[in-house]
Amino acid sequence: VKDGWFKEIGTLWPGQAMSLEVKEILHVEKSLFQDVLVFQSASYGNVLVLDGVIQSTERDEFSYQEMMTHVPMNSHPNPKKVLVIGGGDGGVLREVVKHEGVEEVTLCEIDEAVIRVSKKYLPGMAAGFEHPKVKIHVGDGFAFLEDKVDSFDVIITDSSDPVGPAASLFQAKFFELMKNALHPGGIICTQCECIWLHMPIIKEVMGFTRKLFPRVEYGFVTIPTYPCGQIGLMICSKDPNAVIKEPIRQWSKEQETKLCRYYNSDIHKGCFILPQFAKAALEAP
Ligand SMILES: NCCCN[C@H]1CC[C@H](N)CC1
Repeated sequence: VKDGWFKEIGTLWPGQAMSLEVKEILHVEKSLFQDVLVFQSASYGNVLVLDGVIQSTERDEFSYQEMMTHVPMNSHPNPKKVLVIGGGDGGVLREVVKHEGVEEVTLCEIDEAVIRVSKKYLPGMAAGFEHPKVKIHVGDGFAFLEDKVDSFDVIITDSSDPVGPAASLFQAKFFELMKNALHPGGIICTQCECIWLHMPIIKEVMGFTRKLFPRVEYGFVTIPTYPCGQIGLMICSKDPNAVIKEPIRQWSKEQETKLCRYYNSDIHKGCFILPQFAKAALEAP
């Protein structure tokens, strides 16, 4: 932080840096896995930063957390057992438990510091931890999945970027583990980077997921504080007849308004409509 501004300089977005004005630095820590910073920003509420990369801000986190959750959940006929890999700020958990039919959601986060810091400084997201249906496991998602077979209806990998602790979560092996851990008809949703910055990563993930799953779709959400204001979701289903591009379950209009500020059944469909350059790049074999 310099002259009262935080600048998000990163190797995955060369030559650009999102900046946020800092009102007060709330927490600085070197955890077992990464540098943890929380500051109160001038215009985006409290901000969680890991290894210099913005993870969540109070003002706009809802867009990403809602889409990462409700696009896969409303693409599954009856999700009961849900797993979240990463997601230590609690935002995805908060969204998962909005689905009445869910019986149990397990969160596997590698760094306990993220959970601890979220509870203290991001209460709006950490609210997700309090729910009776929630089970917390602190550990590496890779190791957690090694012995899980036919266990979950939906797996959401709410990860940071493929640099640092989350690098292994972008490899084919991890997607094989998620596939084995799914029940028949199961669906996964992973954070899959930005069409303006990371087409090579997206293409690579698309390449091996298409070999592993009969149905694969890439959608995106707009979120001001992520690089280029846009982040992607890779949605894969073991069901060859899965629709994905339209919700097969949806709340009533009034429920939608009550439960969500970004997601609705129209934006569920809209998120898969890609600009020409991305469509062409992802359709090319
Ligand atoms: N719940 C926190 C989500 C973290 N998602 C990522 C954070 C870093 C960004 N460059 C990409 C999304």
